[in-house]
Amino acid sequence: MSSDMTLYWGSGSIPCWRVMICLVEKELSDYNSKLVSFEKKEQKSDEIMKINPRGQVPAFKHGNVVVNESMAICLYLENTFKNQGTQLLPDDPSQQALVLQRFMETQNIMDKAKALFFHRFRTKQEDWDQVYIGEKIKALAEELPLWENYLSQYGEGSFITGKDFTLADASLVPALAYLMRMKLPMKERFPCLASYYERVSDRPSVQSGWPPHWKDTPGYDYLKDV
Ligand SMILES: N[C@@H](CCC(=O)N[C@@H](CS)C(=O)NCC(=O)O)C(=O)O
Repeated sequence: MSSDMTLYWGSGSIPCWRVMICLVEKELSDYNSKLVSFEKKEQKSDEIMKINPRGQVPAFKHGNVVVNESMAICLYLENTFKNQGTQLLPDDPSQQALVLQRFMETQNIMDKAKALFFHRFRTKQEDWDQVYIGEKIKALAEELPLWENYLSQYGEGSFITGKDFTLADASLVPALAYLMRMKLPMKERFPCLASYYERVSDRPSVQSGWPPHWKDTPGYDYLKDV
């Protein structure tokens, strides 16, 4: 039962999206969904500050249980509803270690992409620091081949840790969507990632969390040279 769950989320937030994917995968789709406006700074409202004193989303409540860090929420959902919906964390210790490793490792993609995005987005174009931008593009250009290589070990139709969709995929797909929104030439540069992305992004859980404002806005060409 998920009617006693509330998720505060923001459009375009990758941490929120990974939680939304897990909620749907765990058959908990009828949670109370509260979309907050970053423009209006609603994440700093009393209602959210009471739950998450950082004034950030995701902010998540299940009955009296509060968990806010997105990866902690995903793990909480999997542990609490282990036998419901998609099993997102395998029982086998070595496979579990791999899933946890890849799940946490997706943060590397986001840290590098966000550094670039926020510098360009928040700075006037005439003040862009081209050295900094060059370093961040290089960092991403070095990060993504690792993921291309992880995927290339498995056959067509696989997920990031093998034959099953797991926590690692719930975190990787939104990160790739973020790169695509910044016009990464994924198909040309990373063919395994591109075919994975095309397939997995059609999954209903992924579609359910697609940032509403992305559907009618074009994105940014910040990664076209990676
Ligand atoms: N480590 C946190 C990051 C949360 C986070 O950075 N949330 C952003 C949206 S992606 C936010 O609420 N930003 C608004 C703010 O900081 O005021 C998680 O994974 O849940």
